[in-house]
Amino acid sequence: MTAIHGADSEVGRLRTVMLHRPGNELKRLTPRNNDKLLFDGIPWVARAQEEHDAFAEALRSRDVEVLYLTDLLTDTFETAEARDSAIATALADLDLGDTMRHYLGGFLHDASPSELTGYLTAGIRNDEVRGGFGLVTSLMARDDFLIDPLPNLLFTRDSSVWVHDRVAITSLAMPARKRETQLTEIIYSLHPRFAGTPRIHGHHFEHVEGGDVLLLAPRVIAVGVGERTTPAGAERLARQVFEAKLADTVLAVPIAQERATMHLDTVCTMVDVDKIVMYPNVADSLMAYAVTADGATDDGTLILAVTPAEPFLVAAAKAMGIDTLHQIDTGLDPVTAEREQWDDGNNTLALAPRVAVAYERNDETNERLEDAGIEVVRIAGSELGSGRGGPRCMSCPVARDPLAV
Ligand SMILES: NC(=[NH2+])NCCC[C@H](N)C(=O)O
Repeated sequence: MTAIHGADSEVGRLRTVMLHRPGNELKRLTPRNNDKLLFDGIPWVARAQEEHDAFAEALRSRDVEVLYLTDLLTDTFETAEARDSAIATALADLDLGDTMRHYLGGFLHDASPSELTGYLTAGIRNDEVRGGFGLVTSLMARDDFLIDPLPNLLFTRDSSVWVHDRVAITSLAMPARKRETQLTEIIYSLHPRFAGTPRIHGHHFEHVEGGDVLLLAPRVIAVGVGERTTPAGAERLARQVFEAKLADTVLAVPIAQERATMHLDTVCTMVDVDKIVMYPNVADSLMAYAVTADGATDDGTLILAVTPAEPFLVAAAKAMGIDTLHQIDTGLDPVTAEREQWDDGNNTLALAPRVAVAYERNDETNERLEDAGIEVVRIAGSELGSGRGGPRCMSCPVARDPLAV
């Protein structure tokens, strides 16, 4: 059976989503490594799992099929090809040295599919394999990781993103997250469910993270350019979506290179075909460069036309062919807005037009959404939020009903 996958908007009825239930990788966080691993605190893991289970249940109760990244990975590890490839990429790190690489290779090859998934997500610490394995293990600190843990795997929106019927394996900018796409690459290449799925982008390309990619309308894509997605990444994505005829306009949207606005979806997300929840403190200054395809050179390279920057909401409405893209503000005043933006008040996951999942803590933003006619499905996120990501970051929509008719 071939499943139909893909998404042409952020709001079409959600059918299938990929999540990652937080696991042992979160138990690797300590006060000494949490900054480097991009967490703002040390989450209480059991509670984070409960919150995540409730999130998944809220989705299932609305007939959304929930796929777990680790289940898909474990399925693919039933084949030797997938195991060999995952082990080889995980061990390519030059810090390991041949002796340790050889030892770990044997150890991982002996592991069962689910154990292998565990090692590749939670990582392996030096002191977990100590004892006679050579110079590297003797000289490295006990708490150094031979294979890094991936606590940000939770944010499945960043490591892959669907654009129409194609999946993009992204190219993650932060060292702590690079290995995540080794896993999404394996799933989309080798899991039977995804066999033959056409692809764009890839982890060897310029940096693009899924949290920066906003499918504003079936033929209009906004791409945040800031701490994660680079200008060259946005250009690469534009070329690919034009070549594959997936969009007519790509809006490149510069965002401040700061932690609070690491991705475009920390500032705004779509909640209806013409409504966007947006951080008001940046709304007026957010600009967009509209990129379109303008013929090709003799050797077939697309020529990209770029308009001068315009206010984002104006450029977006124009590209979407609507009069106004209505803005719903985060918070009631600038201070609440700043607090609720930080707590991912803008980071909603639409289940259908005018139905969105949001963190319950952001009272004022949620009220404003409801005043604007949006049904808010509230979830708890006290622990999940410590990684600075909300419902949208924690979900990769794999299938949505198309908006285009
Ligand atoms: N799409 C998003 N906003 N993702 C949030 C990712 C949070 C993660 N801790 C990071 O810093 O990368």
